[in-house]
Amino acid sequence: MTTVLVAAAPERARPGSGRIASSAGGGAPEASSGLRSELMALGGTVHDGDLTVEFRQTDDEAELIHWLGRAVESGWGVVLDPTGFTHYSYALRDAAAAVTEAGLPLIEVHLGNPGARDDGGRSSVISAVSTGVIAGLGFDSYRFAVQAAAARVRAGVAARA
Ligand SMILES: O=C1C[C@@](O)(C(=O)O)C[C@@H](O)[C@@H]1O
Repeated sequence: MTTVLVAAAPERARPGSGRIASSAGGGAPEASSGLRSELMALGGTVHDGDLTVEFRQTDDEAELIHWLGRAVESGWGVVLDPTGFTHYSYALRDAAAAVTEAGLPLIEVHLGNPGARDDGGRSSVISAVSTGVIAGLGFDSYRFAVQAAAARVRAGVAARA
């Protein structure tokens, strides 16, 4: 059994979310407000063959950190959508680092493209400790990230490319 935890911060942790959706050449068209909620409405646990995907969303940074700790204890791969925590949360970064240091994959995802923000794109403090980053592809960011995490859990590798 392969388990991937999709842990997401909510829309409202996302400064200027409308701006990302509408910026020319910026976020993917799908990255409109509400998509993340739709995705999380899938909610709970989805089974697909040997793969179990757990979707969880919270506006509580401490809860996100707790979930990453559970992933380490349980041997789960992680897809982390840090939204507004992306640019400053060293607490979340440390929790993410614990996942990859445990030999488990942590894929950072963004529906939009942070590099295309009107403010020039602030950097992510998570990326340096994540296995990889998928951004700007709307819902496909999640799809590809889950695939990447599951493949790495199955292969027992979390190494960066
Ligand atoms: O909150 C967000 C949303 C975001 O994570 C995205 O998915 O487009 C991109 C981040 O730069 C921003 O802070």
